[in-house]
Amino acid sequence: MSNYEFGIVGLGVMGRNLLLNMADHHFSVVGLDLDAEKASTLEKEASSGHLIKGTTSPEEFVTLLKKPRAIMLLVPAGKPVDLVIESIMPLLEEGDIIVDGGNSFFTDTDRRVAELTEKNIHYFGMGISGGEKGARFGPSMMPGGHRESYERLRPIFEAVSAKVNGEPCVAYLGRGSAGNYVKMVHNGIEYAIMALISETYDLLHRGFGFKDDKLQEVFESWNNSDLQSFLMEITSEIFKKEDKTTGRRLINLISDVARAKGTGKWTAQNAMNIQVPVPSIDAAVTMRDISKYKMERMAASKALIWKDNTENVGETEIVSILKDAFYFAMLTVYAQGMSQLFVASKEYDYGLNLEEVVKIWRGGCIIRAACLDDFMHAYRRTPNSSNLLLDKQIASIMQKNQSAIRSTIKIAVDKGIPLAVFMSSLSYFDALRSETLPTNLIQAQRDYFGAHLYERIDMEGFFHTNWDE
Ligand SMILES: NC(=O)C1=CN([C@@H]2O[C@H](COP(=O)(O)OP(=O)(O)OC[C@H]3O[C@@H](n4cnc5c(N)ncnc54)[C@H](OP(=O)(O)O)[C@@H]3O)[C@@H](O)[C@H]2O)C=CC1
Ligand SMILES: O=C(CO)[C@H](O)[C@H](O)COP(=O)(O)O
Repeated sequence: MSNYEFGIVGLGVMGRNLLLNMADHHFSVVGLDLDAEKASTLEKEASSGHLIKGTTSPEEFVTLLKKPRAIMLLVPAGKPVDLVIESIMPLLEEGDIIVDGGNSFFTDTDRRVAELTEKNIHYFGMGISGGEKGARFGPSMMPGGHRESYERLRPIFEAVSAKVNGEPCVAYLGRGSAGNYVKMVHNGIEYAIMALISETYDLLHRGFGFKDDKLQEVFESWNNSDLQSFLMEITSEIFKKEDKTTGRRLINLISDVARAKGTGKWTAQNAMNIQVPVPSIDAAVTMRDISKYKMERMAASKALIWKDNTENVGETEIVSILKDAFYFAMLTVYAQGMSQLFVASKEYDYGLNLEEVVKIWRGGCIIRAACLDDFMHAYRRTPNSSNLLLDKQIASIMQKNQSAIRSTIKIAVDKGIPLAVFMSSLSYFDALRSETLPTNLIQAQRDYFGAHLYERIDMEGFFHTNWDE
């Protein structure tokens, strides 16, 4: 039978769950993986009556699919994507569609689009967020590229995506590699918010002696407020979890050396390439990197000493100001990511609709949060906004919470607890609201040592001065 509607290559965390999700929605689906066990368990996992098949044979996989074929790749980004394409290409026919659902680097997608378009294969990138549960029960999906191909597959994606107020968390985002680019920035925001939560944990735990139950309560109560978000919700769950072997809270048994697959670093690197400041994301990547220097940190913790000299700050007071500081910092993180998308859309001609981006992030994805509704309304008020912090309503929240972040940072400095992402967020805010910055001095220095010229505020043109004359 060759009438399966959709095929996925890669039956790992994402591929297996997305296929099961599609089967639940009565699509006939087939999965390909080199691992025979993954291919065979797929059929056992599906509910009875669903048309779902797993195979290790690329030939069988391709033969089973209805023409023109629709194939999604959910294999690790990089070389594996090229290897899969190479292996199935000889079996495909003109008009078939390949969707890369993984976290591919956006320029790789541009290259693959160019190579496959020549062979009349439609290729597009679609970022998917929501992890294992999202893929299984409703992710947020960020497609870009070949519009007609997306439209053909739209009913499947809309059916399996998360829904907010009945609306699917998937929408065509823009040309070329727009889908992968938006997912990359989504992950940069994810890194920074995770870092903000871990810095909060550090200040409360190391700085104020909060134990697991108390931390759990704080995160849970914040999740029941305007700080509601998926990351806050899972953090509160994490503090409850007991280790089965020792009976201790698992969080205290986990190594502090953080791993990363690289999407946060790509976001920061590309932001620098297109000259968009995203200091909170930069700091989040840096703090994961510093966590790797365990030996140096162990040595320095003994050699480089600071004695806590905090004035009396009570538990209720710190939780209250930290909550407002968190809200402030979280908004600057989203604002930075969205301003990167604003510039990237022009730079790469994506034609992004930023209201649509925040709208499909409201459900299913890792960075879903109550504040995305506010952003959606902000873009509705000003569709071409270059920075969310300029929106009147967002600005009023920033205004209300700025003294809290200043106080929080002072306390952390006095305690010697690193709040790199909070600090970067505040510096971003302070730089943004500075009509003049000290960069006139940098211009003078560049001209002094390298005759790089400078511009003046009172005359047109470029100037050079012999500074040591
Ligand atoms: N996990 C997550 O939360 C999320 C992941 N992503 C992205 O989705 C993509 C997939 O991630 P994930 O599912 O977690 O990864 P996994 O490693 O869990 O799964 C990848 C699967 O692809 C298989 N595979 C690799 N090469 C081939 C090949 N040539 N032919 C057939 N199958 C192959 C692997 O098989 P084997 O193990 O036998 O090599 C494995 O089963 C990645 O780009 C990831 O960054 C996106 C959002 C969330
Ligand atoms: O895309 C994701 C979620 O949106 C993945 O979980 C991502 O791979 C996590 O990134 P890292 O391993 O670098 O922390």
